[in-house]
Amino acid sequence: MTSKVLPCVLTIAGSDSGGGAGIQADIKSFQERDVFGTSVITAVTAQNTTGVQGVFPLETKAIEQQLDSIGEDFKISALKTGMLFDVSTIALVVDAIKKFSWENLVVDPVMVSTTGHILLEHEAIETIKSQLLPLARIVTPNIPEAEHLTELKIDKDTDIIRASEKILSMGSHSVLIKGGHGRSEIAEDIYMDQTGSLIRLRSRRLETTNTHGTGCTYSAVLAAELAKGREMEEALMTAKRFIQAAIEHAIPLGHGHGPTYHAAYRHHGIKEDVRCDHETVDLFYHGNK
Ligand SMILES: Nc1ncnc2c1ncn2[C@@H]1O[C@H](COP(=O)(O)OP(=O)(O)O)[C@@H](O)[C@H]1O
Ligand SMILES: Cc1ncc(COP(=O)(O)O)c(N)n1
Repeated sequence: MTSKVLPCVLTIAGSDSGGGAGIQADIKSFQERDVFGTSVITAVTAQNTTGVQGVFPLETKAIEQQLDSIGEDFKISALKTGMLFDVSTIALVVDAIKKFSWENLVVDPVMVSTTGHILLEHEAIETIKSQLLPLARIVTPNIPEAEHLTELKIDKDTDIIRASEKILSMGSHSVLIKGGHGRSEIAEDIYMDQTGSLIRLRSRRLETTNTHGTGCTYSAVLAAELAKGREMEEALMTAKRFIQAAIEHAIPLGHGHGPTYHAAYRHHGIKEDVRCDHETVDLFYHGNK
């Protein structure tokens, strides 16, 4: 029997009892992408497809010990953060990332659930900006999250570019602003990095309400691909294809916003491929250029 060495990936996020988002979505996605998933749970949510019925943050000691248990034993090749809930949790996570020299950090700045429940206390937004983003290889806000991070109103394409530049100025190596919340026929995600390289990832917008956990799933696949040593562009394309298939083949479960189907890409692939267009932007701020 040959033994296979899988890269280890860590998710630091909240538990979703409904299984569509949070830790549960991340572990399913890691498994689908053939990496070994580990987890640090920051909070337990009582949640289903209709909403979040309760949020129970874990005590500091419980989070700190989970971080140490992972850091002292595993070689983590990439990690992602999701629901961090408050300032003290972010501080613990930042300390652990530095202490264990974890690289390939994907920050999904989860703030509010699709169903409108607060998953990050307001004052913690500043801590994410000042403490966590400087450590990130990529940060993946949706449009409302990008607005909170930048305090800019995002309506048009040029607003997305401005917001991306502002987020890059906070120290993240790159940013992907996701277009799931738009209304156009194309679901377009825009990637930008410190060199001014811009990539538009485009897929057909699918008519559905089963989008619970899309952002969690997307960032988990990104982390998995980076753990395997894939270049950023390839990792982004895989994540976009994976989420397109997962939404397209979502299984209607529950009475509200249903979850996506994490095994869909493996079983079905995707019908139409994702488009990927490149541009270069002259960054108006002079970050790490
Ligand atoms: N209806 C949809 N059709 C196709 N792609 C979608 C749809 N909704 C979301 N996506 C894609 O899912 C990913 C997650 O985006 P988004 O829903 O904006 O994140 P979040 O879950 O953080 O709000 C992005 O790649 C986005 O383009
Ligand atoms: C524990 C947890 N983490 C993240 C989300 C965001 O997912 P969504 O935006 O699809 O509600 C969530 N609802 N619950």
